[in-house]
Amino acid sequence: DIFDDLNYQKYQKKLKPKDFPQLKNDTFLRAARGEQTQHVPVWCMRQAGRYLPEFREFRAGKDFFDTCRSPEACCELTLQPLRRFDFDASIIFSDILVVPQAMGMEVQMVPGKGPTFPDPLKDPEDLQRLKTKVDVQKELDYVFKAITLTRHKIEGKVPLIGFTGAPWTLMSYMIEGSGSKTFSKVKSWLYRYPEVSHMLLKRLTDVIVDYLLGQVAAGAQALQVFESHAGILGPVEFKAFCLPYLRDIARRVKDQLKETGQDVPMIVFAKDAHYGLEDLSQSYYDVVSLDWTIDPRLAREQTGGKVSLQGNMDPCALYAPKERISEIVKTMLEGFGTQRYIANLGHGMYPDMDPESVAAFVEAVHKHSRQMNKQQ
Ligand SMILES: Cc1c2[nH]c(c1CCC(=O)O)Cc1[nH]c(c(CCC(=O)O)c1C)Cc1[nH]c(c(CCC(=O)O)c1C)Cc1[nH]c(c(C)c1CCC(=O)O)C2
Repeated sequence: DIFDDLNYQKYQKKLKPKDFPQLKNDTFLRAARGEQTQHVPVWCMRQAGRYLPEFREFRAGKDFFDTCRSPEACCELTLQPLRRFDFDASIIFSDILVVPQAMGMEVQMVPGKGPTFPDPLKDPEDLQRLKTKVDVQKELDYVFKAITLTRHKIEGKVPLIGFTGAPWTLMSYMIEGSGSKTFSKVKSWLYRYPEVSHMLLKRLTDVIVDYLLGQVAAGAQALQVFESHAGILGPVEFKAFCLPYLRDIARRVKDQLKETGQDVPMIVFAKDAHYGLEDLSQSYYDVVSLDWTIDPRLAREQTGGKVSLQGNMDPCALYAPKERISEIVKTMLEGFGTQRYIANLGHGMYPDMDPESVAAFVEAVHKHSRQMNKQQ
């Protein structure tokens, strides 16, 4: 249906971040802000992905980052899971690696291998290869257009989440050049060149702040910061190289938004950073998102009611039969409670998962949380 409006004037209108349709389901935003909800809102990280046959069909034969650069394609891929499932939020289809691209690095998505930098940063001198001044508005304009178009086309069904990779996670890709088992290349920078590492993290932070503010201006109604590689650091390095930048991002984005009277909930997902939960709950974020290795009750204790929590079902629980998924969800809800809570997986979906299981997960969250709220 999206191609109906490729009628030029209508299309131009939908690229303007104003006159957005009225939001009909604010459950996700309410839970993020710590307000009462009738049911627990739910969405899935990587809800737009290869586990959906319509996603595979749409993506077939197209380059991944070409897809990311097409606002129409991003819009379509963001909407696909909403047509199937009763999710309470959507997340814009894009990738965290568009930020290193905007800073001047080349990134390819190699099928079967994942993201690959042909020319990663090897020595401190390589920082000179990065643009000194990044015009985020220009370089990432295609993401902003995708957000605006999608916000119109969601028709207020659910809120639209924008996102970014966090500085440490992006730095690790820029130096490793791809995923890694040991992350020894990027970790060696922290121990050999701590000052240069901080310079790079600071430059990434500056770009990320502009990027997130641009996403809000374009129509994003919440923001998630993915620190997917937090867990490869120990607590000391986490406190030195992750936490200050995560805090700086939230504080600067929130301060800027406040000046124009806006308040957009911010979520931080620092995967496997157990030791960081208490600090993260005092870092200007509204929501701390958890991976599946953390006990819900322990997470509540460590974050002490200062934030809402999001997560954290083991994605592999989606391989269980439906009845079992329902039980696992019930136990998870009992652990977190039904307020100040957004149900999600502890990380993204995998391509071989069954869409029916996602439907069972979403239904179970809604059903059990409504029942539990009635009993209270
Ligand atoms: C580390 C990371 C990346 N990208 C992202 C992260 C942080 C989240 C996490 O920890 O998983 C973030 C991301 N990437 C994608 C989204 C879209 C929104 C959503 O969650 O639905 C989001 C939020 C689309 C995507 N990004 C990617 C896909 C799959 C590839 C495809 O569609 O062809 C999707 C749907 C590719 C990608 N991009 C990246 C990886 C590791 C991969 C997988 C490569 C592979 O499996 O071959 C980098």
